[in-house]
Amino acid sequence: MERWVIVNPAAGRGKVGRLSGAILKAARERGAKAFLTEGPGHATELAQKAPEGARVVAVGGDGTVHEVLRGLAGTEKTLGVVPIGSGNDFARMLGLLGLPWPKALEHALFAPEEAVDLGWVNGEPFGASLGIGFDALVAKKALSAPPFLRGMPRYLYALFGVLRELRLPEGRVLLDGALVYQGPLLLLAVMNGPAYGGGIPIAPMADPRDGRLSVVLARRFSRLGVVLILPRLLLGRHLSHPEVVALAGREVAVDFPHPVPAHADGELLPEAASYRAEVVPLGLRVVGRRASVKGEVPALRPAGT
Ligand SMILES: Nc1ncnc2c1ncn2[C@@H]1O[C@H](COP(=O)(O)OP(=O)(O)OP(=O)(O)O)[C@@H](O)[C@H]1O
Repeated sequence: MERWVIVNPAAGRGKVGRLSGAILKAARERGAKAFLTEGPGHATELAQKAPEGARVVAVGGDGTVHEVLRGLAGTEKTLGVVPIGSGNDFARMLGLLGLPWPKALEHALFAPEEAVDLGWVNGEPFGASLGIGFDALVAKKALSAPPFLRGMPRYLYALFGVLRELRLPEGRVLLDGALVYQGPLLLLAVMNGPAYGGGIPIAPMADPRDGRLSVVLARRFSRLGVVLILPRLLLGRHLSHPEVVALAGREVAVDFPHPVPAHADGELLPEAASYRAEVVPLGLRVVGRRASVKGEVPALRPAGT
């Protein structure tokens, strides 16, 4: 089996860049082909070039994982992850957080594979999350924040910028073909894993192996209502709010009167007025923590095996 390691030096606010020499070396010593990405989109091209049946390891955050996923979804290739990004929700979903990178690399290269559900939206795959509406608007706004703002201040700048101009679009939501909501819609989260945005537990009940997408609707919210629910959201206690509805199904469709931003695994999608999402049960081969003995990382293997 061929093993490819794709390293995004821009991930983790420069951390991956600082480690990249050591990561490429370690990967090559273990018989893998290792590559540094040269810019956005490159990881997808590389993953597409990996031969059928290969194991392709993404080194970075959710953006890197998403780009690699775009290159291998729907094939017989297996996705591994070494999570060193600022958002690692896909790795969190697979139980992969907390390993130092050499162990995470060892695991991604040699641990047994397993399968998780794979999401698709408007022809684009997603591994952990799809967010439509408010959270994507905040992500979009953050792109235009002044460059000196980083991390949390950048996020708060974007959050309050979006809140100031908040106008809820009318959404029409269908789940497995049945109309489940029509009215003002703050956001729609369509989740394979429990968290997005770097650990925000928007769908604590989501299970990436149940063959279904977990759907959270935040319906009619005022500006103050948004501010008040944020602490509850961070604790995963928002589902009891009367304007929050949790559902699950295999196909989700939402229509708006005008284009509304959306993100897949934190990466902004082409803006659309209609989104159609579906799940392929156990449609993605991954290297998670389930198939290996709990808490154990397989021993080092000699290069070339
Ligand atoms: N060589 C490169 N130079 C600059 N950007 C790159 C390069 N290779 C990939 N990228 C881009 O880096 C972005 C961030 O990657 P990723 O999300 O994995 O890291 P992160 O630390 O979690 O970042 P962020 O918090 O910005 O999402 C991706 O959207 C990807 O397109």
